[in-house]
Amino acid sequence: MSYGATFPLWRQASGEVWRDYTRHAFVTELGDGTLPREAFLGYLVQDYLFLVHFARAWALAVTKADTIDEMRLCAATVHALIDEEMRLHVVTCAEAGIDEDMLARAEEKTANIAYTRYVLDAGHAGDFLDLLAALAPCVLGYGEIGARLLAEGRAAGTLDTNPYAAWITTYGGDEYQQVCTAVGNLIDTAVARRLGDAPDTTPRWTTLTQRFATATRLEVGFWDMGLTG
Ligand SMILES: Cc1ncc(C[n+]2csc(CCO)c2C)c(N)n1
Repeated sequence: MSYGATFPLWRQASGEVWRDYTRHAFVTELGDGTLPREAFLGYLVQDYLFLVHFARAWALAVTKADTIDEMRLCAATVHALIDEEMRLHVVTCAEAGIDEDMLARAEEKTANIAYTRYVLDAGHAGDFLDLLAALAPCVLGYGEIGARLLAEGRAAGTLDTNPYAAWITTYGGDEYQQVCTAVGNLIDTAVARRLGDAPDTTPRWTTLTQRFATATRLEVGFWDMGLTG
């Protein structure tokens, strides 16, 4: 999955850490269905809080945008996060006896605080591109992971019996893959508009790749937290 031209360059520049993120043990156990239920629920509770702050970060992107098209996609993402993605968390947790009030009052763990506040700070201290570079690993990494787990699950015929099939089909499915294509395109267009057609030769490029790599490292920390509680 390439999701445009910029993402593969940022992913490549981030080195080993991209593999640590997308091939993490948490991901492998989601894919083969062996992840303990308790670990998954603990992850979902933290991820609910994560999404609250991610919605704030995309709302910040609306204010940092330069064009109506940029604003439109960022505003639509705020809406999708609050009204669609968080619903998966609310419904799954409700089935396990955790209601939305409990989710909202759960204590944020440090790996979660570190990640979301890093992304928000990238946006506050920097511009639209800094914010997109910090947001990209989250959006496109889940797209890459979901697509791979879905293809592997289909090939092995294990999706029907995998308790995490809903998670895999949500991120691997066409609807979310189209979101990733749109975000990849947003990044390419925003980069070309601000840095021209040879962006990797500009002084900004190093900072942007560093932001992408740091956010990826914080994703690894999020999975670690999911396994260790
Ligand atoms: C730790 C963590 N990282 C990434 C995602 C995935 N994600 C976050 S926001 C969003 C939609 C934005 O377009 C998606 C797919 C997650 N849920 N939790």
